[in-house]
Amino acid sequence: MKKTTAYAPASIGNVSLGFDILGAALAPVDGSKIGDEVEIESATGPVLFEFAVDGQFANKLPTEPRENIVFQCYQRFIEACGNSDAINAPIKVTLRKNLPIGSGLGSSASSIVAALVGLNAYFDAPLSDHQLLTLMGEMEGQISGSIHYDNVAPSFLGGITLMTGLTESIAVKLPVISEWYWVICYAGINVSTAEARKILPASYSLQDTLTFGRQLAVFIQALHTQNAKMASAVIHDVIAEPHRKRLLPGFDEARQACISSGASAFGISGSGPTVFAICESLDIALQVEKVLAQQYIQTDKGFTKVCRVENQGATVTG
Ligand SMILES: Nc1ncnc2c1ncn2[C@@H]1O[C@H](COP(=O)(O)OP(=O)(O)O)[C@@H](O)[C@H]1O
Ligand SMILES: N[C@@H](CCOP(=O)(O)O)C(=O)O
Repeated sequence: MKKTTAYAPASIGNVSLGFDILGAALAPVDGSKIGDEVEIESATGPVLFEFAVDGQFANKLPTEPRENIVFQCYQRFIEACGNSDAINAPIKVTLRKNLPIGSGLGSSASSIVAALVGLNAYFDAPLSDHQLLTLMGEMEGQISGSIHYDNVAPSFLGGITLMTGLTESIAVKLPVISEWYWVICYAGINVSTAEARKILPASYSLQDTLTFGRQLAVFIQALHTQNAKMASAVIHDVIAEPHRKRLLPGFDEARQACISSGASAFGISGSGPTVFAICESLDIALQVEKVLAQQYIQTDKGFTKVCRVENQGATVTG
């Protein structure tokens, strides 16, 4: 029996200073995985697509399989392959939903990336990486209301990625500051990305626009010159955080506590409620993790993790 399994890591959209333009893939330092998995195996038919879900957050998914983004990925994958005979074989697809939904950890992106990487590997790579990434952005846009690549690109390619806005080269990988630990804390409540996008203003002041451009340029220069202090000094969100933080109980207090505990930067992961703190040593990261667990988690679904940037991105694991 033919079988393929794909894994796609969670990601931090925006990295605070780069709304829709920067994203970072995550790998917990304890060696565990943080991301969804999709398993594809041959089936006997007569239907072409059988679907099952399991994993910790499976019960939070839409009950109608057609509403699951993985099913929609399959439909678009087949279309993109020109409905060729080579992919008209019955399959059973199982989504292992390990990421909470509406968490700010790129949960839908992780399902999308794992599904498309898995399907492409199972059917012997009919689509190029560029075609896959284009499709991933389209699927993410279907869920959140507008196409943004800052979760799908890092989850697919790994590393810290910069979205170029160019059709031919959608995303590029940036250098990573290797000493940084990224502490994440999911509060255990849900924030819909689509709703969190709707509350943002349609236009911004000249001052905010200049700050946004300057910080992004300085951050990228600092990554290329491995200047950790300069990079963390410009991690401030002038686009989304001022409007979104009211959706996040205890956000300002959590930031204050993390900075007092030695974190170099703090911000919202994606559209929240997850927050992230950048720390320059493991000792600081463990202290910050403790503070976040005590102060920011709201329900028994919440969790913290100390991570590094996942450099590899999505992988075919079996
Ligand atoms: N496989 C899937 N993973 C996550 N969300 C899914 C999936 N399939 C469908 N959905 C729906 O997509 C929406 C995802 O919400 P969103 O706030 O964008 O989550 P996230 O920010 O965690 O990606 C929810 O309405 C959810 O029910
Ligand atoms: N750039 C997007 C990122 C959304 O990330 P998610 O993990 O909350 O889906 C935004 O900020 O809207």
